[in-house]
Amino acid sequence: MTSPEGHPATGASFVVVANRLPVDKRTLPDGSTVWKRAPGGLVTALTPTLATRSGAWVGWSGIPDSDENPTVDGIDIHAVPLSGQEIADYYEGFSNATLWPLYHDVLVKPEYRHDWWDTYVTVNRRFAEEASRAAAEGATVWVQDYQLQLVPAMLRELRPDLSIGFFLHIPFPPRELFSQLPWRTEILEGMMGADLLGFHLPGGAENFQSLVRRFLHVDASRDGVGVRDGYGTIDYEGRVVKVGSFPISIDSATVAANAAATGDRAARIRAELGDPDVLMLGVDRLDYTKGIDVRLAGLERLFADGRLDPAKTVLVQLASPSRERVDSYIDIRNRIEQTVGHINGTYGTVDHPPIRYLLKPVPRDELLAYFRAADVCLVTPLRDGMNLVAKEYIASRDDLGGALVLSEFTGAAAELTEAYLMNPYDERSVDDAIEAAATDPADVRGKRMQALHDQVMTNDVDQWAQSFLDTLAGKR
Ligand SMILES: O=P(O)(O)OC[C@H]1O[C@H](O[C@H]2O[C@H](CO)[C@@H](O)[C@H](O)[C@H]2O)[C@H](O)[C@@H](O)[C@@H]1O
Ligand SMILES: Nc1ccn([C@@H]2O[C@H](COP(=O)(O)OP(=O)(O)O)[C@@H](O)[C@H]2O)c(=O)n1
Repeated sequence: MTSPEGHPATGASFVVVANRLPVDKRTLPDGSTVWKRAPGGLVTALTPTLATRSGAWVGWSGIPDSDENPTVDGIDIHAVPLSGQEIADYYEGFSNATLWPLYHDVLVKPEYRHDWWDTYVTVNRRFAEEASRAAAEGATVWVQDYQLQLVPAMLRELRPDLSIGFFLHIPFPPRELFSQLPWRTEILEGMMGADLLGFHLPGGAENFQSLVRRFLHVDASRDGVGVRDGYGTIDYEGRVVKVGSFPISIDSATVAANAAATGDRAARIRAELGDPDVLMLGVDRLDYTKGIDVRLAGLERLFADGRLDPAKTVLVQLASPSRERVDSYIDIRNRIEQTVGHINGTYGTVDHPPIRYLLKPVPRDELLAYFRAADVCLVTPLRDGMNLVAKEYIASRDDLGGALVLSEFTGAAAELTEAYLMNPYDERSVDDAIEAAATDPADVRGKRMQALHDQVMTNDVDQWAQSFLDTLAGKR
């Protein structure tokens, strides 16, 4: 059934459009498969809004050439099928070998290929068409992230009645870098289809304003973009587009409660590791942006200089496999595995290798128990949009134990100012921060953790979603 304007009368009044669906296909021990709700913060944050507004979610299932449409309680799922070739060109290619490195300070050289771009356009159109089918007359549609930057304008063309928001989860680069992109104008035009564009930090919003002035020749306000409140405006094709900063967070209360409920597992983890004086932890997707190599190099220097004792120190590095067919991800995996072997071979003994490295997903409760067990969490990216691991570690520490080493090049560093902040490009800064976090007196570490814990418990993911949606609705 359609409205007089031809829009679905029974569609959803709130639609999320994201590269991935909020469900994963899991294989059970008997070989059967089930779809399980993914544990991500975005799903958790939006579940109440999705439930109260008969919400829909448009996304890819993560499986090539699949036309399965999983069902999830409370969410109307619209799966967007992708062929193996489209995954190679749109996801691995244009999203993760062009945009990802370009937006992350060109840490590896972005590849600019016209065939990848063509597929990016085709796939973005497919997402826009599916979103158009899912949305009721006048609905709010929230498009997520760099994989779908053309969707706002494509959707506006199909459905001018919609209220469209867009949020970028990764850094938005300065003019000097973004201008490399052969399709820079098309990407900016695509994003400008939204009514509100959200970035983690004011700096990303300001980069965007500067770029639309330069390439779309529009009038973008030079007013400061505030955090959560206060946005810039751009006059564009008879509309006013808002641009703001909305730092994402986690479901802090749930993480804190679940971490506390892991009981004595943290103590058993320490015992299994030989009760080290200092237990350090790294938790990341295996990505070259995350600076896993930075922390390994720092640890090696601290061992070599006698500043930390390898016999009394353990680093547990939990890495989850990511984008495994992209060359730069194959390279960083090889480099990390070689370095881990080198450090263990040089500074370890047969029964005490100082680094324990895992390349596989870890169950959520086990991960939280590691957070509770670790004296120091090492978050050392060369560039990161936000970094939720930093916030999860802090939320897990209502005991006010532990210390966070945090790169200044993460979005999280703007808020978590009481962390042991460091510059990952400066060896001395890396080494000093790791050493201080490991050796400062308990009262110094406790005071820092108290301030960090207060920050993360106050600013949670619900506040992130609400501040974005209120601004989109004109309530702020
Ligand atoms: O979907 P994948 O290719 O497996 O990648 C996982 C996600 O990685 C990126 O995460 C970013 O978003 C986080 C939440 O805002 C932020 O904390 C982090 O700094 C970013 O790197 C990516 O942006 C997502 O689209 C991916 O799903
Ligand atoms: N081995 C790992 C690594 C990360 N993760 C989770 O993956 C998420 C990573 O989010 P993030 O914002 O730090 O970084 P991205 O991977 O989104 O770039 C966090 O929720 C981590 O707890 C995990 O469950 N297991």
